[in-house]
Amino acid sequence: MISVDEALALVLSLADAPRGEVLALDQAAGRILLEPAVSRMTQPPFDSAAMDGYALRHADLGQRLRVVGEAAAGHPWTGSAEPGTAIRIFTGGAVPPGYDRVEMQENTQRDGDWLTVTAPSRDAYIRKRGCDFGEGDRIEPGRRLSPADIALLAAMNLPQVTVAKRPKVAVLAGGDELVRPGETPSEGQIISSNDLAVAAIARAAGAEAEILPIARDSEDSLRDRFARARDADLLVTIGGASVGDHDLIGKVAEALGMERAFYKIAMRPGKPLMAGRIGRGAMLGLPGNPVSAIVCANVFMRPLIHAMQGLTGSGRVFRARLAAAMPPEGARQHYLRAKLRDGEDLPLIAPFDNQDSSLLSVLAQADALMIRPPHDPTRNAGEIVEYLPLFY
Ligand SMILES: Nc1nc2c(c(=O)[nH]1)N[C@H]1C(S)=C(S)[C@@H](COP(=O)(O)OP(=O)(O)OC[C@H]3O[C@@H](n4cnc5c(N)ncnc54)[C@H](O)[C@@H]3O)O[C@H]1N2
Ligand code: MOO
Repeated sequence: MISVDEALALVLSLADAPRGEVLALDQAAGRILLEPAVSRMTQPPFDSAAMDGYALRHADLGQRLRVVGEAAAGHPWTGSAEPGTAIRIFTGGAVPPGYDRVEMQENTQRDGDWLTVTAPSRDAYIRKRGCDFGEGDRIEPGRRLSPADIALLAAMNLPQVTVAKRPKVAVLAGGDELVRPGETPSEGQIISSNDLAVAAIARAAGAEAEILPIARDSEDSLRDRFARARDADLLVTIGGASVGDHDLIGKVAEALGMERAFYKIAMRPGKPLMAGRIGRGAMLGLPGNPVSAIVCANVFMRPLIHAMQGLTGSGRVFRARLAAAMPPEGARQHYLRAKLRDGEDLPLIAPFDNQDSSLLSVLAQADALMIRPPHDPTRNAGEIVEYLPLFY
């Protein structure tokens, strides 16, 4: 068995370099920037009024001023700033050279062309040219574009950006016991749930996910499904990974030329995880138990799909304080389904009592996986532990 960290490093090494595509900005939110974006604008492009009011000279404060012009947003005033004058200005208007402050109109009194500043503000209310960003400023690649990034790119006058193509992920559930939601299971059958969850996690990580028809427990059926996944960048299988007589995934994958990076991980749940390359893509073989499949998808598949798009720093862990004491751990790194609540400095984390790896009802209530390293000793309430947030 290898450690989770070793396994994760091997999984990430399966990622091909991301491929790029050029997208219009309004299609790019949520995508991973692949090439630097270089601003074509300075923002603001001119000293700009932050308030509706009057542009004037600091040196003239205390004097009655003559209003000699007007500058609205989009309509600059082109005269020159003579001593003893002011111009009417509106938020976003260009402050003409020579004026060094804008007084908000609430602090002034206007009488025809004449202006008195009744109570000068402390702030000059001028946004200096370039105070936001300058021409040539860069947004570096490797980040997921947020709505704020999209606005920034737009303001930089970049109508399109190069983002990573969405990796194609094929998700394959296998087992004679499985039928689709909505079908009537016969004796001994259950509903296939994992493939839907794994596809949802893959999509949330930026992939285009296809759910393949359920494979039956036969080599022929598996070969057929593997063939359907030929064009995928990543094939994720679920189940059939363990040592039972009907656990055929590894056997078939190897016959098809899979170079296996590893098989067993010191992890709970998720011990029988496979990873390697098959054909032109990567393959991850997740264990069949629903919680095991979904935990492994979060711990391994999600960072892998991110790496395929050039997104770094995925899988970051956070800290919380234990809500109750915990017994010592065994040899495998344990990912416990847990609930977070507010704490004084850090959040408090409380693992559920029943950690069986088949319990979807528990997983659905969990908002974190609390991580306990192999052979972690007894822990007291209040001690700091690490967790991986779930489903964001
Ligand atoms: N003798 C041993 N038995 C088992 C071991 C072991 O080390 N020695 N490991 C156990 C562990 S840990 C796990 S995890 C499971 C993993 O087994 P498989 O990956 O081969 O998964 P299956 O046997 O196919 O299925 C396990 C369980 O999950 C259900 N399942 C499978 N696919 C789906 C799906 N798409 N949707 C919902 N439920 C699914 C399946 O019906 C089984 O109940 O092996 C242990 N055994
Ligand atoms: O490791 Mo299995 O994944 O316990 O359920």
